[in-house]
Amino acid sequence: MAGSLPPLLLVGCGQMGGAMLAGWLADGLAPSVILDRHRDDIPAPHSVVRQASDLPDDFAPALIILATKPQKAAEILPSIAHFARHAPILSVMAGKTVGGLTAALAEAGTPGATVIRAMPNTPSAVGQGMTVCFAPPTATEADRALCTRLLSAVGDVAWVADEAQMDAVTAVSGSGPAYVFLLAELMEQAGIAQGLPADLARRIARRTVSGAGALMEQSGIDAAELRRRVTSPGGTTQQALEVLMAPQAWPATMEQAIAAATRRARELAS
Ligand SMILES: NC(=O)C1=CN([C@@H]2O[C@H](COP(=O)(O)OP(=O)(O)OC[C@H]3O[C@@H](n4cnc5c(N)ncnc54)[C@H](O)[C@@H]3O)[C@@H](O)[C@H]2O)C=CC1
Ligand SMILES: O=C(O)[C@@H]1CCC=N1
Repeated sequence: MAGSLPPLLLVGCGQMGGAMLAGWLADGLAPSVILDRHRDDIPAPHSVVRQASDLPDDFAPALIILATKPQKAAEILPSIAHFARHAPILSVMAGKTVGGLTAALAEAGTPGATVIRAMPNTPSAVGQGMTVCFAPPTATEADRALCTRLLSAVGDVAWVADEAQMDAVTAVSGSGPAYVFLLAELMEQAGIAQGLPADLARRIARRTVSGAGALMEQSGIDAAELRRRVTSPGGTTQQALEVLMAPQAWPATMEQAIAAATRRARELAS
């Protein structure tokens, strides 16, 4: 439905901003402005500007989405701070805290701005995203409802009451698609190592990952139970799982990987 989502100022339209924008465009977005140095393929009625000074003075977005790298926050915030007088900011930047962003906006001349955090993921591009949000007590119900409305247009939305949990969320669902893509890559390579032609190995690895995801989603059955249903006693899967589920194999590796990503999210705060 055209124009069912409110007008936005999207600051940074790379992998993540672009994924969300693709989902929003499919859902119908009121005329919005994208601030990005490198995008020029934004369809009308939306527009793109290269720098904040090119933003139309009379543009009144309902929400400002911050989707540049966390390392760019200090550079970009002063240039868009005045828009935050009239609209809440939704930051998808890993690690950056509500307190830190609010303080930076205050320093740039906009005290008391409303900042909400979200951690989306790139399947948002096809309406299959998972976004977890945190809002400080100063955000209104209307602010939260606006974020939920926008993010639920590109997938599932959850809220946490404890901002510290956003770092582990980042490690699990923000970065998570990369782990799943790696799984597809490794299954493909292992299939080739067992003598399969490359194109067949690629096709069956990709379809297995996406098909298993779809089955899990549509059935609602626990992942562990779905795994058991594939595993015949004394069969092939059991042999593979004895390798993968050895304590020092995937259980330990995944825990270490998620812990490393969580740590990095914490570091990105400063
Ligand atoms: N890539 C992902 O899967 C996810 C990323 N995020 C977060 O999203 C944010 C963006 O990450 P990516 O999209 O991966 O990065 P990216 O590098 O693909 O996109 C950043 C965009 O910002 C633009 N940009 C940078 N500085 C600018 C400036 N001064 N003025 C205008 N435009 C500027 C760049 O041209 C680029 O298109 C990060 O903070 C990251 O933590 C969150 C969840 C998942
Ligand atoms: O790798 C990163 O830092 C970002 C945050 C989550 C996914 N990509």
